[in-house]
Amino acid sequence: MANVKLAVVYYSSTGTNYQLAQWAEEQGKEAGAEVKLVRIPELAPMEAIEQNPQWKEHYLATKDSVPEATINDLDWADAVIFSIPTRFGNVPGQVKQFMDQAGGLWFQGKLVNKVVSAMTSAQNVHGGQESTLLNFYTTMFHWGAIIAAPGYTDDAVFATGGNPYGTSVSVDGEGNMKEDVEAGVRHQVNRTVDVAKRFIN
Ligand SMILES: Cc1cc2nc3c(=O)[nH]c(=O)nc-3n(C[C@H](O)[C@H](O)[C@H](O)COP(=O)(O)O)c2cc1C
Repeated sequence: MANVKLAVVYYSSTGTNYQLAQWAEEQGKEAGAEVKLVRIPELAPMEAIEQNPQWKEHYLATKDSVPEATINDLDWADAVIFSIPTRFGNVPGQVKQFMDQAGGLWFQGKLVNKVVSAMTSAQNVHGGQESTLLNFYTTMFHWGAIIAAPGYTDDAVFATGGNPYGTSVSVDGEGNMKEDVEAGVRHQVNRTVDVAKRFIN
Protein backbone atom coordinates (compact mmCIF):
# COMPACT_ATOMS: atom_id res chain seq x y z
CA MET A 1 0.00 0.00 0.00
CA ALA A 2 1.50 3.36 -1.04
CA ASN A 3 1.96 6.02 1.61
CA VAL A 4 -0.32 9.04 1.43
CA LYS A 5 1.55 12.12 0.22
CA LEU A 6 0.47 14.93 2.53
CA ALA A 7 1.29 18.59 1.93
CA VAL A 8 0.85 20.90 4.92
CA VAL A 9 0.46 24.32 3.34
CA TYR A 10 0.23 27.34 5.63
CA TYR A 11 0.40 31.09 5.78
CA SER A 12 1.20 32.84 9.05
CA SER A 13 2.09 36.41 9.93
CA THR A 14 2.76 35.99 13.63
CA GLY A 15 3.34 32.28 14.12
CA THR A 16 0.00 30.79 15.16
CA ASN A 17 -0.69 28.96 11.93
CA TYR A 18 2.94 27.91 11.74
CA GLN A 19 2.48 26.15 15.07
CA LEU A 20 -0.75 24.50 13.87
CA ALA A 21 1.08 23.44 10.70
CA GLN A 22 4.00 22.01 12.68
CA TRP A 23 1.62 19.87 14.75
CA ALA A 24 -0.01 18.77 11.49
CA GLU A 25 3.37 17.87 9.98
CA GLU A 26 4.30 15.83 13.04
CA GLN A 27 0.95 14.03 13.11
CA GLY A 28 1.03 13.33 9.37
CA LYS A 29 4.32 11.47 9.85
CA GLU A 30 2.88 9.68 12.85
CA ALA A 31 -0.05 8.57 10.68
CA GLY A 32 2.39 7.10 8.16
CA ALA A 33 2.15 9.77 5.47
CA GLU A 34 5.02 11.22 3.46
CA VAL A 35 4.81 14.86 4.56
CA LYS A 36 5.95 18.22 3.17
CA LEU A 37 5.51 21.37 5.24
CA VAL A 38 5.51 24.45 3.02
CA ARG A 39 4.94 28.16 3.59
CA ILE A 40 2.78 30.31 1.34
CA PRO A 41 5.06 33.17 0.29
CA GLU A 42 4.78 36.54 2.01
CA LEU A 43 3.62 39.35 -0.29
CA ALA A 44 3.48 42.27 2.11
CA PRO A 45 6.19 44.90 1.78
CA MET A 46 8.85 45.05 4.48
CA GLU A 47 7.50 48.48 5.61
CA ALA A 48 4.22 46.80 6.55
CA ILE A 49 5.88 43.81 8.20
CA GLU A 50 8.08 46.07 10.29
CA GLN A 51 5.03 47.83 11.79
CA ASN A 52 4.35 44.69 13.85
CA PRO A 53 7.30 43.29 15.85
CA GLN A 54 5.70 39.81 16.07
CA TRP A 55 5.19 39.73 12.31
CA LYS A 56 8.75 40.85 11.65
CA GLU A 57 10.17 38.31 14.07
CA HIS A 58 8.18 35.45 12.60
CA TYR A 59 8.89 36.49 9.02
CA LEU A 60 12.64 36.61 9.63
CA ALA A 61 12.60 33.31 11.54
CA THR A 62 10.90 31.36 8.75
CA LYS A 63 11.75 33.04 5.47
CA ASP A 64 14.87 30.96 4.88
CA SER A 65 14.17 27.90 6.99
CA VAL A 66 10.74 26.81 5.71
CA PRO A 67 10.45 26.03 1.99
CA GLU A 68 8.05 28.19 0.01
CA ALA A 69 4.91 26.51 -1.30
CA THR A 70 4.53 26.18 -5.05
CA ILE A 71 1.66 24.74 -7.03
CA ASN A 72 3.89 21.69 -7.67
CA ASP A 73 3.24 20.80 -4.03
CA LEU A 74 -0.49 20.69 -4.78
CA ASP A 75 0.15 18.50 -7.81
CA TRP A 76 2.40 16.18 -5.77
CA ALA A 77 0.03 15.73 -2.84
CA ASP A 78 -2.75 13.19 -2.39
CA ALA A 79 -3.95 15.19 0.58
CA VAL A 80 -3.49 18.79 1.69
CA ILE A 81 -3.92 20.35 5.13
CA PHE A 82 -4.14 24.13 4.89
CA SER A 83 -3.62 26.44 7.86
CA ILE A 84 -4.50 30.10 7.37
CA PRO A 85 -5.42 33.02 9.63
CA THR A 86 -8.63 34.99 9.18
CA ARG A 87 -8.61 38.38 7.53
CA PHE A 88 -12.00 39.99 8.15
CA GLY A 89 -13.66 36.56 7.98
CA ASN A 90 -11.95 35.65 4.77
CA VAL A 91 -8.67 34.24 3.50
CA PRO A 92 -5.51 36.37 3.52
CA GLY A 93 -4.52 37.94 0.20
CA GLN A 94 -1.31 35.92 0.27
CA VAL A 95 -3.38 32.73 0.28
CA LYS A 96 -5.71 33.93 -2.47
CA GLN A 97 -2.74 34.82 -4.65
CA PHE A 98 -1.27 31.35 -4.10
CA MET A 99 -4.53 29.54 -4.83
CA ASP A 100 -5.06 31.60 -7.97
CA GLN A 101 -1.87 30.12 -9.40
CA ALA A 102 -3.55 26.71 -9.46
CA GLY A 103 -5.69 27.50 -12.51
CA GLY A 104 -3.51 25.39 -14.80
CA LEU A 105 -3.70 22.34 -12.54
CA TRP A 106 -7.44 22.84 -12.19
CA PHE A 107 -7.88 23.11 -15.96
CA GLN A 108 -6.04 19.82 -16.43
CA GLY A 109 -8.22 18.12 -13.81
CA LYS A 110 -5.22 17.51 -11.57
CA LEU A 111 -6.93 18.77 -8.42
CA VAL A 112 -9.85 16.37 -8.64
CA ASN A 113 -10.15 14.07 -5.61
CA LYS A 114 -7.41 15.79 -3.63
CA VAL A 115 -8.38 15.17 -0.01
CA VAL A 116 -8.29 18.53 1.74
CA SER A 117 -8.94 19.98 5.15
CA ALA A 118 -8.29 23.44 6.59
CA MET A 119 -7.52 25.08 9.94
CA THR A 120 -7.63 28.72 10.95
CA SER A 121 -7.17 31.31 13.69
CA ALA A 122 -8.55 34.71 14.64
CA GLN A 123 -8.07 37.15 17.46
CA ASN A 124 -11.65 36.75 18.69
CA VAL A 125 -13.63 33.63 19.45
CA HIS A 126 -16.32 34.80 17.04
CA GLY A 127 -13.89 36.72 14.86
CA GLY A 128 -14.48 34.82 11.63
CA GLN A 129 -13.11 31.30 12.08
CA GLU A 130 -16.10 29.57 10.55
CA SER A 131 -16.58 31.99 7.67
CA THR A 132 -12.88 31.87 6.82
CA LEU A 133 -13.00 28.09 6.46
CA LEU A 134 -16.27 28.15 4.52
CA ASN A 135 -14.96 30.85 2.19
CA PHE A 136 -11.76 28.89 1.68
CA TYR A 137 -13.65 25.64 1.00
CA THR A 138 -15.55 27.29 -1.86
CA THR A 139 -12.34 26.97 -3.86
CA MET A 140 -12.12 23.30 -2.89
CA PHE A 141 -15.60 22.65 -4.29
CA HIS A 142 -14.45 24.10 -7.60
CA TRP A 143 -11.45 21.79 -7.59
CA GLY A 144 -13.62 18.72 -7.18
CA ALA A 145 -11.68 18.04 -4.00
CA ILE A 146 -12.90 15.83 -1.17
CA ILE A 147 -13.22 17.90 1.98
CA ALA A 148 -12.32 15.85 5.04
CA ALA A 149 -13.71 18.29 7.60
CA PRO A 150 -13.55 17.06 11.20
CA GLY A 151 -17.30 17.32 11.78
CA TYR A 152 -17.96 15.98 15.27
CA THR A 153 -16.03 12.78 14.74
CA ASP A 154 -13.96 12.91 17.91
CA ASP A 155 -14.09 14.41 21.40
CA ALA A 156 -11.05 16.49 20.49
CA VAL A 157 -13.31 18.66 18.32
CA PHE A 158 -15.43 19.67 21.32
CA ALA A 159 -12.32 20.58 23.30
CA THR A 160 -11.23 23.02 20.59
CA GLY A 161 -14.56 24.88 20.69
CA GLY A 162 -16.51 22.62 18.38
CA ASN A 163 -15.86 24.07 14.93
CA PRO A 164 -16.88 21.21 12.61
CA TYR A 165 -15.38 22.85 9.52
CA GLY A 166 -11.82 22.64 10.79
CA THR A 167 -9.71 23.25 13.84
CA SER A 168 -9.74 26.90 14.81
CA VAL A 169 -8.13 28.82 17.60
CA SER A 170 -8.29 32.34 18.98
CA VAL A 171 -5.18 34.27 19.91
CA ASP A 172 -4.60 37.07 22.40
CA GLY A 173 -2.78 40.33 21.72
CA GLU A 174 0.59 38.71 22.44
CA GLY A 175 -0.14 35.94 19.95
CA ASN A 176 -0.78 33.23 22.56
CA MET A 177 -3.41 30.63 21.72
CA LYS A 178 -6.42 30.87 24.03
CA GLU A 179 -7.64 27.29 23.55
CA ASP A 180 -5.71 24.04 23.61
CA VAL A 181 -6.27 22.76 20.09
CA GLU A 182 -3.32 20.43 19.59
CA ALA A 183 -5.40 17.26 19.95
CA GLY A 184 -7.95 18.69 17.52
CA VAL A 185 -5.23 19.32 14.94
CA ARG A 186 -3.94 15.79 15.36
CA HIS A 187 -7.41 14.31 14.96
CA GLN A 188 -8.03 16.39 11.84
CA VAL A 189 -4.77 15.18 10.30
CA ASN A 190 -5.49 11.53 11.14
CA ARG A 191 -8.92 11.82 9.56
CA THR A 192 -7.56 13.50 6.43
CA VAL A 193 -4.87 10.85 5.96
CA ASP A 194 -7.40 8.10 6.62
CA VAL A 195 -9.81 9.46 3.99
CA ALA A 196 -6.95 9.93 1.51
CA LYS A 197 -5.91 6.29 1.90
CA ARG A 198 -9.29 5.26 0.49
CA PHE A 199 -8.63 7.24 -2.66
CA ILE A 200 -5.10 6.21 -3.50
CA ASN A 201 -5.28 2.44 -3.17
C1 LIG B 1 -5.85 42.60 8.14
C2 LIG B 1 -6.24 41.75 9.32
C3 LIG B 1 -7.56 41.44 9.52
C4 LIG B 1 -7.95 40.67 10.62
N1 LIG B 1 -9.27 40.42 10.80
C5 LIG B 1 -9.67 39.82 11.94
C6 LIG B 1 -11.05 39.66 12.22
O1 LIG B 1 -11.92 40.09 11.46
N2 LIG B 1 -11.40 39.03 13.37
C7 LIG B 1 -10.47 38.55 14.25
O2 LIG B 1 -10.85 38.01 15.27
N3 LIG B 1 -9.14 38.66 13.99
C8 LIG B 1 -8.73 39.28 12.86
N4 LIG B 1 -7.39 39.43 12.61
C9 LIG B 1 -6.42 38.80 13.53
C10 LIG B 1 -5.74 37.61 12.86
O3 LIG B 1 -6.67 36.67 12.38
C11 LIG B 1 -4.76 36.95 13.81
O4 LIG B 1 -3.73 37.87 14.00
C12 LIG B 1 -4.23 35.68 13.21
O5 LIG B 1 -5.24 34.71 13.24
C13 LIG B 1 -3.00 35.14 13.89
O6 LIG B 1 -2.49 34.10 13.09
P1 LIG B 1 -0.93 34.04 12.70
O7 LIG B 1 -0.20 34.21 14.00
O8 LIG B 1 -0.74 32.70 12.10
O9 LIG B 1 -0.65 35.15 11.75
C14 LIG B 1 -6.98 40.20 11.52
C15 LIG B 1 -5.63 40.50 11.31
C16 LIG B 1 -5.26 41.28 10.22
C17 LIG B 1 -3.81 41.61 10.04
